[in-house]
Amino acid sequence: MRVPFIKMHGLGNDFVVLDARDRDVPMMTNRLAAALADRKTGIGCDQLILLEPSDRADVRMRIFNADGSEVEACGNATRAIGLLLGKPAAIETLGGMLATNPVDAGVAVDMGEPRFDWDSIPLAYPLDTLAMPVGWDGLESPGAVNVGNPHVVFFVPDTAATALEQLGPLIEHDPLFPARINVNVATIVSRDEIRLRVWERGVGETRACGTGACATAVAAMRRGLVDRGTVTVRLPGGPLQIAWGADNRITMTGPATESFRGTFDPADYDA
Ligand SMILES: N[C@@H](CCC[C@H](N)C(=O)O)C(=O)O
Repeated sequence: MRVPFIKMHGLGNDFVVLDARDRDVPMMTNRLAAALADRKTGIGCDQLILLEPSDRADVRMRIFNADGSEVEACGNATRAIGLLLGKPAAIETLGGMLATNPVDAGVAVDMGEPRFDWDSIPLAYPLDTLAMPVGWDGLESPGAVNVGNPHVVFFVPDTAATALEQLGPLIEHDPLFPARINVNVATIVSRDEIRLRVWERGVGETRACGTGACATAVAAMRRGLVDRGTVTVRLPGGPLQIAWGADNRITMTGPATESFRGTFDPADYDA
């Protein structure tokens, strides 16, 4: 049997989407997800997205990183699935219930409320997540935020000058972060603009990370580095608008793109 897939991306953060809402797809394992995500021997993507029926929402979205790990949230993929659904929709994820809405600029997503308690990041021990007294080779005093998934945010003078390829994996796997962590390095451009690079847990550096943009905007607002309200977060793949409202909810707005559709034979993946 050949299995249909849809290749999509949000600002260059790319996905293979399998739709199991009304057809059979192979049982997803961490090994199969990693094999499909492999850019040399599989279809290739940053995240494998599996859509399943939900009795609480329009769809249930499961998210697997390129290393095969199943995770709670993916902002860019949420916009992509919002585009696919083509109407206001509720999406059930491991990180919580999300709401998508098609708009002129692409798709707006209600990403829910950020969490700052040390044990909901999670951290291995209590620290003030506004600015944690820790550092790795010049990257110091990060904030930590959970926006469905865990993020650490460093504010640096110049994101381009940060050795993210060396420090990203080191910080991702540091024992301070028992669930590993997504690593954001951000430069404040103005009171409403931030430049951002993200080392994603289970993937590496990506062209864009929606949850990273949300976590960074909130961490910067919390520290008073930008104005509370709406900011533009510029990633290597392009900009996202992030708003943190008086109701404590985060809204992310930006584009999503369908690239192509294809099929694969599960027999080619002995995973
Ligand atoms: N690309 C995503 C985040 C995907 C999950 C992340 N790597 C994790 O492990 O939590 C986004 O756009 O948010």
